[in-house]
Amino acid sequence: MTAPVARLLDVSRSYGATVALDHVSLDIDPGLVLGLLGPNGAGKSTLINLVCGLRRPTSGQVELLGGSPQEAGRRKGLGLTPQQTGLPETLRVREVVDFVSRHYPAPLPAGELLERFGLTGLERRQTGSLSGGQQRRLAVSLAFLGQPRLVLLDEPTTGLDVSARRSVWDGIRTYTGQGGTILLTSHYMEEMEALSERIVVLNQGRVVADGTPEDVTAATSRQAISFHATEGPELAGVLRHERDGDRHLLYTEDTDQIIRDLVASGTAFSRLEIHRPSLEDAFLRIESEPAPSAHPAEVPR
Ligand SMILES: Nc1ncnc2c1ncn2[C@@H]1O[C@H](COP(=O)(O)OP(=O)(O)OP(=O)(O)O)[C@@H](O)[C@H]1O
Repeated sequence: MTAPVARLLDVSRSYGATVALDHVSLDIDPGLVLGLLGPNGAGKSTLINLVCGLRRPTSGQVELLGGSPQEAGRRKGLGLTPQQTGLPETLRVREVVDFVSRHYPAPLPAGELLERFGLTGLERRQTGSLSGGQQRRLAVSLAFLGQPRLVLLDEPTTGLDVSARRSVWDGIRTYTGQGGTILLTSHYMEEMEALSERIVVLNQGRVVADGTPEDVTAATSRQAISFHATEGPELAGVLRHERDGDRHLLYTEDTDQIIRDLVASGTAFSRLEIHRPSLEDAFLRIESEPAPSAHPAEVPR
């Protein structure tokens, strides 16, 4: 079995009286994008700061590439893009890339890096003259320059338009396709679903769900059907029945069975729709729930 690139073993981190992470254990396995999801203040940035060694845990243990994140040698295997972009405004794009390259023993060729992130042709532009989206893409690309084993991306595509976002996604996929690992936070659910093979949901410092995007969605949200009828039938397997005029919304574990039963009941219905929950539904549900228990329900992976 391949060793995880990073691990948290029963990690807690407090800031004064605020418990930002509460007994979190997590293995980050190589070669995939792990999406870290959770409402504001859930502890995502704290977790990232622990993995990259910027903070130490209050209790428990954090490992990066088999050792302590505080060791400079381990951090050489790490790429990082924080939430804020800061580039020297008067340097040209190529100068910035060359400058950062010199910090690594085996950097990617500049041309290849810029191509991966859709920045070809901007080499001679001063970074201060780039658009906000181009600056952000350059900052994100630099996290990949040293060919790291793990890249931490905190909200990498905030403020990017659709095509710029797709360029970043392409760069990320090229990297993971070659065996790289990414720990990603994003408030864009579409991005989380598109990129992450595994999603870990934090709420109030605790892991409340862990699995594929489909698993997390299915475990936290209900499917439903809706239809119009003057009278709604009594059907087995309905978890909740909401009615608005002649529109009925039936929540269930099994939409196929409910539809068969609805037809069999002889109800004169129209405009039947099936509602599949999205990751966004799951997120809203988790966000609205009260404080999670110390031992989260297992979500199959
Ligand atoms: N340096 C700090 N000093 C005091 N409290 C902090 C500090 N950093 C984080 N916290 C608190 O710890 C908790 C977790 O914060 P954290 O930034 O890790 O959450 P987050 O999930 O990244 O949130 P966001 O989505 O808003 O970035 C919050 O209650 C926050 O106010």
